[in-house]
Amino acid sequence: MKELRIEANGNLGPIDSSRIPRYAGAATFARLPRLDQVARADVAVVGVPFDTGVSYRPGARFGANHVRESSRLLRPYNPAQDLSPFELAQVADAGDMAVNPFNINEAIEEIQQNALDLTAPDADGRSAKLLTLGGDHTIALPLLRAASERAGAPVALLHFDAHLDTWDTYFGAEYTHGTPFRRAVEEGILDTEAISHVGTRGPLYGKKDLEEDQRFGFGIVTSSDVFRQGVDEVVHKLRDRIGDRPLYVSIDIDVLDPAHAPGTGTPEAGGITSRELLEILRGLRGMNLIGADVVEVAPAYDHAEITGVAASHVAYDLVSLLADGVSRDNARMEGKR
Ligand SMILES: N=C(N)NCCCC(=O)O
Ligand SMILES: [Zn+2]
Ligand SMILES: [Zn+2]
Repeated sequence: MKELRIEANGNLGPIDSSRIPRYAGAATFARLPRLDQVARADVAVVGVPFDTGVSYRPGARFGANHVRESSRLLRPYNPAQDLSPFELAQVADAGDMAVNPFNINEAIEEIQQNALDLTAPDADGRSAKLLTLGGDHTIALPLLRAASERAGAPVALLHFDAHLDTWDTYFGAEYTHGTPFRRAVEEGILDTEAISHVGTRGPLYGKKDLEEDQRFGFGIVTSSDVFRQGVDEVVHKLRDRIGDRPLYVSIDIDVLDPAHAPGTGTPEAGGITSRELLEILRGLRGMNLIGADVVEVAPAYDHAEITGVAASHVAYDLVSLLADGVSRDNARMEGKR
């Protein structure tokens, strides 16, 4: 059937839900065009159906498609950021990476290579910014490798999660969803002056977990800190610490309270609300965001798309930040001409 899409500024946007009901047709993120339907993308949304790194409930391999299905109701104008992301930039859904479910090391190589391919600079030196939908948190490591390679330097990291994910090994395995950020620090791909966890909570294996995490350079804004200090104070501190460094944002959906995101593999009580998470993200406007992921959505434990809708809105605000960055980059390039 013919697709009736919204078009603006030469950018091909979502299917027009006033002409084709939003529940019709195959799902792409926000009903956006597929990457193969556009000449090039400024922002690419890509899925990684991989959950071989989990320590508890499996199922995040189905996360990206669940978020796509739950994103049909997103509308083109974002009032909270006062911008229309799909007008500011060409945003496209790049589909899913094909990754080996039986070999974690190989999967990690594949994810890194796919992320590099999707962000390869064109003849004008412009490269797409990537928003990845997981997948379990293992995938953040190869995504960070690719992001720091493209940035040409170690990157700042804002990590939203109930968990530290800086543990060493599980059952002797180095590459799991509980270990990506320790590996990233060891590999020297993070700017350890500017790395923070947000939303951390819940029981740990021992106090040593926190001591080691601090030694790696991480700052922690706990879930309780968000509650006690409030969003504005938290945003102020994060902006202060990160400044204009190239910034990668990794969002484990279990940062939300299980009431806001039941569909995840390692839920912990006492999490932040979806409103708080969205408000913190909106507070990052104007920072040098180079890439982001939303991981750990496990639809088998979801109800009524609670988690899927939360994740799709989080992804929408991330796309808005990335598209805003594209328009600032373009304005800067115009200025140079
Ligand atoms: N990255 C996520 N979601 N969870 C890590 C949990 C590690 C553990 O089982 O202790
Ligand atoms: Zn987590
Ligand atoms: Zn995590």
